[in-house]
Amino acid sequence: MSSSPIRNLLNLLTDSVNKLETACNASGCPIPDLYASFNPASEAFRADPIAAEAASIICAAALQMEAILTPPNVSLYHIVSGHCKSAALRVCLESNVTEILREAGPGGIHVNDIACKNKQDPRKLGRFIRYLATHHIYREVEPNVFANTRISSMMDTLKPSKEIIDHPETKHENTPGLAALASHHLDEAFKASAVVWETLTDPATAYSGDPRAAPVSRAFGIQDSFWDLLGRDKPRARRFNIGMQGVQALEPVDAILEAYDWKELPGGSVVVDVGGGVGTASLVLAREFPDLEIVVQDLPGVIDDAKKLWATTMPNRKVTLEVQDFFNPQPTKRSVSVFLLKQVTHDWSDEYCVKFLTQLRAAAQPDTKLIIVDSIVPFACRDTSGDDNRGIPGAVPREAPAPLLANYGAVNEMAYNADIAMFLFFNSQERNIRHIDDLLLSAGWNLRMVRRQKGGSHLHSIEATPV
Ligand SMILES: C[S@@+](CC[C@H](N)C(=O)[O-])C[C@H]1O[C@@H](n2cnc3c(N)ncnc32)[C@H](O)[C@@H]1O
Repeated sequence: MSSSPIRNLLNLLTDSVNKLETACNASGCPIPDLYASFNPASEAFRADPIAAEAASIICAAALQMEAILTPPNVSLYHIVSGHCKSAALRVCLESNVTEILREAGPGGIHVNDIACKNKQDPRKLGRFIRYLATHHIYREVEPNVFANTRISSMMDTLKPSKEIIDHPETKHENTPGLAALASHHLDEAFKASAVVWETLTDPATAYSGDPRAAPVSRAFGIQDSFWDLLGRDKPRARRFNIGMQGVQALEPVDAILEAYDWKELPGGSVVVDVGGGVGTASLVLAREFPDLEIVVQDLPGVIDDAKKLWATTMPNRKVTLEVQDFFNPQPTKRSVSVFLLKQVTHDWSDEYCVKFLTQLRAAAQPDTKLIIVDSIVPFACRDTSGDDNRGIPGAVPREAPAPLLANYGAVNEMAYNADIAMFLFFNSQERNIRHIDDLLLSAGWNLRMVRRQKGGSHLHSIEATPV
């Protein structure tokens, strides 16, 4: 008798559980407890690549088994009802349920008492919390008594519930930032999602790459872009910035060091950090490579902030902090070794990316390198020739073993979430490797190499040279 698909998945599960337990026993790192609050130690096991891979395979296999065995109408409605889950989570996040549950401890607290604190109707609030408990976000310890899980604890601002209930306007100040990020997505992204189809079918926006044609502009009834909206709406801008800092904090600070073989550059080589913000990545390079000549370019207000930051962080380091719109020609008479574009291309649709990549190409010498640091969205199928068999190092990502989806399925969902979010906010996107290859070529750059970040970072480095 040939083994069934679920038996194959079970074998993968068994094999990977064995590997994970062995790795955790050896490292002394515990396997996470769903009912304990998140803390960095509960994720430490993932630092071991064998344990991290085993965990990914277990999740992918369990999800695939669920897809096979759940009645298909129920599976379909897991997705159809995405808005219900987002709405439920928004209710709980904005009414500070997680902080109230943290104060109650693992034994939980009755919904009437939660509602008393956050001034909600307990008959409504309990239904939202239970819905989320059905997805392990919270836990119903006994009827109508709820506690946190390691998932809900990610929304914890770590502040006293009374303080944030009384002062919602400062809830996210001085917090890790993930609650701010989720609050921003459950508000602006959620509303923009509701008009995606209308955006795709309106002739005025259907084929546009203009940031002002993004769904968020339609949802908020504005004629300009999301950046303009944030310029007028200070509370939303503040929440957005805190959320973005939270995302940055999840990335290893020194990841930029892995993005290129910086030490191969001779002293005095010029590295231009294009759209470099305040120079977060350049600060790391400046510290590690004192002989590199660093130029950070951005728009005027950002460069003002960069000057303050560099004056306090690295007062003695020579650096050029330069106002430069990347859609304009680069200053002439500068021989650039590396143009760095970190998390810039994903902000723009192809037609805009081609414009600034072409400007950089025009300013490049034959040996100039272009380094793009961004997400690379994997295909959901196997793709052994992602580089058209040109043998480009790193072009083909590591794929999950069959019969799993090559991209490890929903356990790897964040890149796809980010891709859709980029569309909702900026009419832009995260790209797959073939798309990046084509985009580079259309602006006069040849893809040479992909450096894939280790340790679960979603940011990879793409090296290109002039055609
Ligand atoms: C997502 S941030 C990335 C910042 C930085 N590279 C990093 O990784 O921290 C994108 C940056 O592009 C800058 N930017 C947007 N439009 C620009 C333009 N036309 N010229 C130069 N910089 C621009 C923004 O001000 C912002 O700092």
